[in-house]
Amino acid sequence: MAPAQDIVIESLLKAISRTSMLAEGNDPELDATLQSIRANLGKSQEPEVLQQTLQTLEPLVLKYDEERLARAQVFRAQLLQLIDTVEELPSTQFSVLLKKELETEIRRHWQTTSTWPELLKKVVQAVSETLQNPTASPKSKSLLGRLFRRKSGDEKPASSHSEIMSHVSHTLAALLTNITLPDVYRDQLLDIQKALTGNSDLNHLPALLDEVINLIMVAVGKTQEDLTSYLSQLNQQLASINASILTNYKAQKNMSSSRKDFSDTFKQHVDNTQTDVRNATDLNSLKTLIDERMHTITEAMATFQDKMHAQEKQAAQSITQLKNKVSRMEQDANQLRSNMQDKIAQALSDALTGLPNRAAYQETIFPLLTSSAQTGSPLCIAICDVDHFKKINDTWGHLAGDKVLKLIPKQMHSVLKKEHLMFRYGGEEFLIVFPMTSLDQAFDYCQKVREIVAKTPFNMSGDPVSVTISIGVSIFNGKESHDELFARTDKLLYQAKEKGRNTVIRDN
Ligand SMILES: Nc1nc2c(ncn2[C@@H]2O[C@H](COP(=O)(O)OP(=O)(O)OP(=O)(O)O)[C@@H](O)[C@H]2O)c(=O)[nH]1
Repeated sequence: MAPAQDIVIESLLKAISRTSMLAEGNDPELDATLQSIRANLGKSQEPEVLQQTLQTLEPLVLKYDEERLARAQVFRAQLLQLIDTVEELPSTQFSVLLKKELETEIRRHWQTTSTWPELLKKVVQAVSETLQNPTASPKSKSLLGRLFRRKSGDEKPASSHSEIMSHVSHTLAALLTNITLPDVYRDQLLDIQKALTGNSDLNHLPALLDEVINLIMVAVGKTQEDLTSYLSQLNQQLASINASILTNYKAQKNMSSSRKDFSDTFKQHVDNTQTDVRNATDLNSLKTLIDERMHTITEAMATFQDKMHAQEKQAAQSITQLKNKVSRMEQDANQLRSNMQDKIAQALSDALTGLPNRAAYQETIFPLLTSSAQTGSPLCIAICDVDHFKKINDTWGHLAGDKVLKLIPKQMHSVLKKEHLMFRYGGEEFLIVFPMTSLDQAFDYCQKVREIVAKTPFNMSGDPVSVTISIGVSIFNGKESHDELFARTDKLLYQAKEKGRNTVIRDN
């Protein structure tokens, strides 16, 4: 094989091996296959190995596609059901336009998992708004409407907002059973499902919805869509690369058989000439004979050279194509890597405040606890909760509440150091992690945080309003679990609330 082709195949194998690592960590069966593919590629550079790679990947890609479709179908059905549930409520009704718009959006996007969070947000927001603005007179359902409800069974229409809220919450909880999440999110998932199934208050919905969307983004960001399209792309690229390699092999084979044909013909001509020379009787006929033979040999050589040129040109072209394919494959893999990074970053940040969210906290705290337990370096956490936040919402509205939630962390940041990590843990709850910080120091910082928030005048419809926070702060004892540390800190926060709020309580 030509050295240029060797180099291309070697870099191709490297590219396959490197890019296949991207797909790992999503499914044990797929992981095992990818590992064995890499092991095989390391051992051999034969085109047959590439073919086997294709054959192994293909059913997995198909399986992923089927699973993704089934999940998307459940998702679509649940969203449509949510709309139906609201429609069945006697005193609420979507505007015809809004309902149509939502259904069109669902129809357009249900198969694209990356749009799920946005889709879910739209539907649930529309549901919340519709619930908050009941129609004056109870509506009567048309016969067609009753006949063609999407829901099966003979459920009674929901009779109150709390009942409908519990429908909405149950639908969200059911959605969560439909996503696959890494193990570290298990507790969070259970917490949210529990909170959802016990929720009948519309005001709790935005916070719960945020958490559901975050989890869906974690699930969607890490898996399915990108991975599936990446795998099918990889599959196609491998197939076309494989075809190029086989063409190259054929061209190589043709070249060597052409060479052999030529040398056989050449040898035959020389043999014939020798025999004829030996048998020649006079000089003139010998001259004519040699002229003829030389002519034949020159023609054969010209034909051979033309053939070789054509084959070399073809081989060079197919090597260039191969190089282009490999570099395209690398570009695709880089694109996928950066898409995945974007999605993960998106999934780890809170949309309202831009702070890292609860999922990000989970990813951060566990390694810090392990390292603190190993090195003995002090680690503190603080739970900060806005005081009487419900009253702020009730008095000035949710939008004003949102403004407060955005401004508070900005003020908090202004007195913290950059190594202190802040998260929006839930609705009006913020967490601060203090790595390599003693409890005394962490307590001092918490006091500064509390003071700066209390001093900030929050502008509510033109009036300055004071908002305060309460904080519980404690130090990791090196042995306890995260949940124990968290529960202990939460208790301190509770004591701060009990003491009259705008207070920091620390471990003894
Ligand atoms: N505006 C707004 N409100 C939110 C958000 N997340 C949660 N909430 C609201 O925050 C309020 C929290 O209320 P509670 O848990 O009763 O506590 P509180 O009123 O702050 O009272 P204390 O904590 O006891 O001082 C609820 O009314 C939630 O609806 C959000 O993202 N935006």
